[in-house]
Amino acid sequence: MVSIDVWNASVDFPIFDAKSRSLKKLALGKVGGKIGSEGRVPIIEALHDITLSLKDGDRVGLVGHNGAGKSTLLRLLAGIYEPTRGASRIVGKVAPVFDLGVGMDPEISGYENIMIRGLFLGMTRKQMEKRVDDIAEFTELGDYLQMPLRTYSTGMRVRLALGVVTSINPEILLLDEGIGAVDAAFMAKARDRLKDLVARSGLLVFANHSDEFLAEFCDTAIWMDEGHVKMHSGLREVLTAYKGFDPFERMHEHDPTPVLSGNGGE
Ligand SMILES: Nc1ncnc2c1ncn2[C@@H]1O[C@H](COP(=O)(O)OP(=O)(O)OP(=O)(O)O)[C@@H](O)[C@H]1O
Repeated sequence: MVSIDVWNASVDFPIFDAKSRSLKKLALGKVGGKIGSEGRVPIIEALHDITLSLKDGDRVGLVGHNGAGKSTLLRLLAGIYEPTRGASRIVGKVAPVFDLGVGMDPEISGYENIMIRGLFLGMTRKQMEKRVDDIAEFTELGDYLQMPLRTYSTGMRVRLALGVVTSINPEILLLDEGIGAVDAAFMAKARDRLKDLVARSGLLVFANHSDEFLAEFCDTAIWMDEGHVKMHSGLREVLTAYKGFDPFERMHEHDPTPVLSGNGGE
């Protein structure tokens, strides 16, 4: 059984190359975690006193303004960051999908990159060998798969990366926004694969600014605000409180706007 528990966890980033004296103005800014400058080294408090208990079957959306702590929380849940204070326990294999380009090598072929990226996401070589034809077909990259990745356009790279990501069997799937720009027809195809991926994942946490996307994949949500969990409840309740209106009322039930790019929203 997979689960993630976090108890009173905080994550601080000490900034060794910033000047404390010039920080007063920044502290009044609207985005980002609190900047403390009491000591000699300024500290950004990205997460503050987080307590969470997530279990198998949870489908959690993560919302909040820029700098609210969503990506930092995902990294804490992935075990990439240790809490500066407090504790965390992760049971299960984590597939962190934060940046589609991570684990890709520009000098090797598309085929080789499929293998490498799959291994990075926790699959075995045997499992990837079984999937490689299906991924190749999905990407529609044809002979380009024999070419080094550096010859690909941005959209072609995204196709490859999405093909691999949506082929894995994750116990814990952590998705950050910014899945990227692909053309409309491919987007629809990727959406179906993403749906299947989420359905076979044990536990999902998904940071995204698109209500339609969140509604499609999540049933609960966490609202992050200045490094705190401001609300953790049903998706509709959280989105309504966060936005100040009920976005579900405006949503077309049968024709959700496909938004795969994470840069919209705010
Ligand atoms: N590596 C780092 N070093 C220093 N500060 C960081 C680092 N990563 C994040 N922060 C700070 O932590 C706070 C939370 O950032 P985080 O990236 O988690 O926010 P976010 O909610 O994901 O934002 P966005 O929606 O803009 O992606 C911000 O104040 C940011 O400046």
